[in-house]
Amino acid sequence: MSTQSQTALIHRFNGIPFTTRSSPDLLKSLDAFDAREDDILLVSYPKSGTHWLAQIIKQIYTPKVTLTSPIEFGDISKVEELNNLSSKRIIPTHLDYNMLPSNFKVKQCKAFYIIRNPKDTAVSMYHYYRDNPNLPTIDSWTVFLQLFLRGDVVCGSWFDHFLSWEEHKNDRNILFLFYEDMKKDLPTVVKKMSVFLGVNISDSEIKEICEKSSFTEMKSNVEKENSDPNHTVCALTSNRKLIFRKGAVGDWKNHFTPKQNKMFEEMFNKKMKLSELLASKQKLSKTLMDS
Ligand SMILES: Nc1ncnc2c1ncn2[C@@H]1O[C@H](COP(=O)(O)OS(=O)(=O)O)[C@@H](OP(=O)(O)O)[C@H]1O
Repeated sequence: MSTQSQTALIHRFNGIPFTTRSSPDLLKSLDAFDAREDDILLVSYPKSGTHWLAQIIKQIYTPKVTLTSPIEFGDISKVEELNNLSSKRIIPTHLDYNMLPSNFKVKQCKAFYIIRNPKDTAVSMYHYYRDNPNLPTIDSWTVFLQLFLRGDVVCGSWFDHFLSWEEHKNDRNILFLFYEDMKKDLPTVVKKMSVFLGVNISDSEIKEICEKSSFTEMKSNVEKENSDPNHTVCALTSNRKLIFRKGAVGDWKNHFTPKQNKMFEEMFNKKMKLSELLASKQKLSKTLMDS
């Protein structure tokens, strides 16, 4: 990554790298954000399946909801813009738990946290960096992986992000979802989501939601959505075409060398030792080993 491009496109807030799409003034003001009790948060580390989840949530609700761009993207006027929305708000965010505006915590807003095998997340993010002019230039996969493991990428360390949210895994208002489970059995995950949201949906509605949320369907709709001015995006670029790359489980195997895999797993095991919530750790380890 060249120092010059990194300086131009990235700034740090609380030690975490953000793109210039997140203004320091906005990030500074976030903690005072006026959350509403019926806000729904869609939380993820980048490249974990945020758009997929958003597509499903929008369909679960039949009354009007507004999917906003991430709460941390924009300038200070973003707060006002969100305050002025009269409809129910679905708010995506890549913020870690510590940076989440405290009013969401006080009001115990419902939140989904989607997690994906971090090796696949790293590969997805690498391609996103490589093809996205709004992000610093990356010289190679090897260089990117080092940055990823150091947490020197947008939104910081995958491990810190995950661990900050994992502590709250058993909170009543937070539902953890695995990308890999969605790939394996989407109808069951959609059902679980609807129960969590308190929305009744029939089996045929679930089937329709799954069809409309398939990777192929979402990828082919991307052109149409790009031209819709009311369609807000939750990505680090407004070019949605870059989002729908492969949508696969296990693509990491096409990128990691055995040495890189060993290094990654050592780091994973070391960091996860810090976590006390074993159930989630075991599930994640299984995801890592199986996919
Ligand atoms: N419907 C569906 N099914 C399966 N996979 C899907 C789907 N929609 C998006 N994706 C994949 O999710 C990856 C993008 O993650 P995010 O949406 O979190 O990206 S972002 O951080 O908001 O930019 C990105 O992963 P990769 O393909 O591995 O790069 C997308 O392809």
